[in-house]
Order: sequence, then structure tokens, then C-alpha cells
Amino acid sequence: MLQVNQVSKIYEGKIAYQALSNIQFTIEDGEFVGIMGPSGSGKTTLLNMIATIDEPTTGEILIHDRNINQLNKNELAKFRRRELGFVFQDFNLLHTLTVEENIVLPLTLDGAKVSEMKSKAAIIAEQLGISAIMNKRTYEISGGQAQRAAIARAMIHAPHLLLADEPTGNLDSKSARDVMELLEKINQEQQTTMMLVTHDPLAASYCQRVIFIRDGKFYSEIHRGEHRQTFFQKIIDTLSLLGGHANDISSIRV
Ligand SMILES: Nc1ncnc2c1ncn2[C@@H]1O[C@H](COP(=O)(O)OP(=O)(O)OP(=O)(O)O)[C@@H](O)[C@H]1O
Repeated sequence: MLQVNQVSKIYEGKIAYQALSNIQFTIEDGEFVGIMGPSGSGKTTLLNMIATIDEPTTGEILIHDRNINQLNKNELAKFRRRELGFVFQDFNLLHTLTVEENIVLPLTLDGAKVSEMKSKAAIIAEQLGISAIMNKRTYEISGGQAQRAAIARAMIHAPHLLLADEPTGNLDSKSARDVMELLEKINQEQQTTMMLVTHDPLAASYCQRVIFIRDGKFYSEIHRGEHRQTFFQKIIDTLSLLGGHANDISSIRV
């Protein structure tokens, strides 16, 4: 589904900076993959390129065999809206809208009928356990509920690829677990391919595979297998080998 082929990124400037070097990996349809690495290792750079927000300096990124860097402006807007879903650390909900209005936003942009939007929103809210808060404003709900609403908004147009950037970064450990269990459930039941960038080993332990990068280069990759707890420990061990600053793993939750 996703192919990252020999991707490098150089940020031009007074002093050019190579943020990524020859990154190569694939993600299969329906996989749930985590990307981890110390601060500054290039995770956001990589995510931004897959999200079509930025372009590689060399190499190519294919989604379902289409080179996403060759799409024109119109194709790109459509592609982003229809194929990709985004979940961010700070939820990115619009505060003047209700939860329901936030959730249907991607459909509004596509010109869907109100009745269709409402019924789709109701179904997804039920799945995510947020039916009771649909008429609330975003400042009236908890962080965990806000992230569920953001996931609902990302999922409402059934994207093929859900990209999540530190989705548990602003959550307490109970809400973080809830959100990760939810993403795992969506991945299993709807077969949505997911890529998650995170510092949080607990969040990463819900993935089937974690790719580690360091200094913009591929470092290693580990697979989950049967037990999440064992995987969690493996992730922590790899992070300690990987180095980086102490605050990179300050969010560890056991
Ligand atoms: N627009 C830019 N111009 C120049 N350098 C940049 C730019 N964006 C990022 N960088 C540099 O590229 C490197 C990788 O940054 P990136 O944000 O991808 O790292 P990260 O792994 O996501 O870090 P963090 O975990 O702290 O978010 C860093 O050294 C950063 O300073």
C-alpha cells in the first residue's frame, strides 16, 4: 500500500541540513506500523512527506502504486481528502463547532448531503463511544474524548491510510490506552492501514511493527508477535540502545 523508496530530504537554507537519508520501507495493506526515534531523527519530516505536506529531495513515495509527488494540485487535494486520514497530538478540532460538526467536516468539503453526513457521523460516533457528546463544543469535553472525536473525523470518509502524529502526546495514561485500543480495533475491524509516529512506547506497543530511525537513517525494525507486554519491553530496550535525550522517553508509561 505504501512504498517509501530511497527517500532523502535536505532542508535548504544558509546551511543545508540532511534530515533523512535513503529511507526505504513498505507498509502492507491493513498493517499498523509505528515510527520511533530520538528527537530530531526525522520522524515528522517523514510523516509530512507521506502526508503530501512536503516533498522528498530524492527518492519517491508510492501509495497504491501511485507516485504521490507527481500529483498536480487538484489531484493532491482530492487524494489527501479521500485517501488519507490525520490524527494529531493537539486534536486540531475547531473550537467554534460542535463535536458532530467537527466530525462531518471532511464530508462538508466534499459537498455531501446533510442527512448522509448525520447518519455517517452517528454510526462512527457509536463505534467510538462518543454519541453522548455530539452536541458539545470541543472545550466542554476531555482530552480523551477530543482525540476520539478527531479519530472519528479522520475515519468518516473511510481513508485507506490513517496517519497519526503523537496521538497520545496530550493524554493521561488511561485515555492514551483507550485511544490506542480504539485505533487497534479500527485497524483490525476495518483493515485501515495505519502509520503512527510516537515517542510513547506504550502507544507503539499497539502496533504490529515498529521502525526505528536515528539521525535520519533506518536503524532497526521489530515485530510484535503474540504479546503486547513483551513487545513493549522490546521497544524500551531498543530505545535505550538508540540513545537520544532523556526527555525523549519521559512519556514512558508502564
Ligand atoms: N523546515 C526545516 N528547515 C530546516 N531544518 C529542519 C526543518 N524541519 C526540520 N528540520 C531539521 O530536521 C531534523 C529532523 O526534524 P524532525 O522534525 O523531522 O524530527 P523528529 O524526529 O520529528 O523530532 P521530534 O521527535 O522532536 O518531533 C531536525 O534536526 C530538524 O532541526
